Amino acid sequence: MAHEEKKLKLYSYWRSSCSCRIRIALNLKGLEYQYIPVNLLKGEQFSPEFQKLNPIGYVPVLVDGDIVISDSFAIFMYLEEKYPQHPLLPSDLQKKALNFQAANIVCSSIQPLQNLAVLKYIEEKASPDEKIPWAKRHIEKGFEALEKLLKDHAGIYATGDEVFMADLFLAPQVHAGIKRFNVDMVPWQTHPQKA
Ligand SMILES: N[C@@H](CCC(=O)N[C@@H](CS)C(=O)NCC(=O)O)C(=O)O
Repeated sequence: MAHEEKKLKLYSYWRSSCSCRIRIALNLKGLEYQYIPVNLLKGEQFSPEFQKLNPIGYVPVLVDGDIVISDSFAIFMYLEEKYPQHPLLPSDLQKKALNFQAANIVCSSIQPLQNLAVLKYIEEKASPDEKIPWAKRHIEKGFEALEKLLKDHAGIYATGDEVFMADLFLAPQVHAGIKRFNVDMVPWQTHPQKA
């Protein structure tokens, strides 16, 4: 077991919300892993060595022995199947679909619009002043939708009283929204009101 766990390597950046989803999953599943930092601000994601692992040049990347997987959604699904301890998907089909939907709102409809590469582009092509309003606008739109989606299902956590996939995607996005983009999360209170 210990031998199997040690072969896991995670290429990650401390501030990356996508990597954070996977760090939470690995920790909840009790899996030891080697943390390999990729400094996105120094452009280490563009190095030929890293791009061999993930040609699009994004973290996270998980290496499990001979298997290399990038993209947090794919990594999450892989971990869930290979390491079933502490399941992070509910068995109830509707609740499972809700978890996929909430996770996908974060990873397809929020995070890509506030990713470093997009913000750099806006800074260069529009103006540095447009960066934060752009990110806030898309984060807020996503959370408006998440609030409506989850309000009748949330318990202590997003889809009930257990931590599931949705929470792993939501928590780092909430953190990024507040800390990096100054988003006011107060309007979206589904979880704290029920806790
Ligand atoms: N869909 C991918 C997105 C990965 C992604 O956007 N990662 C960001 C950090 S959260 C990144 O590496 N950005 C580097 C860049 O924009 O150059 C996933 O969920 O893993």
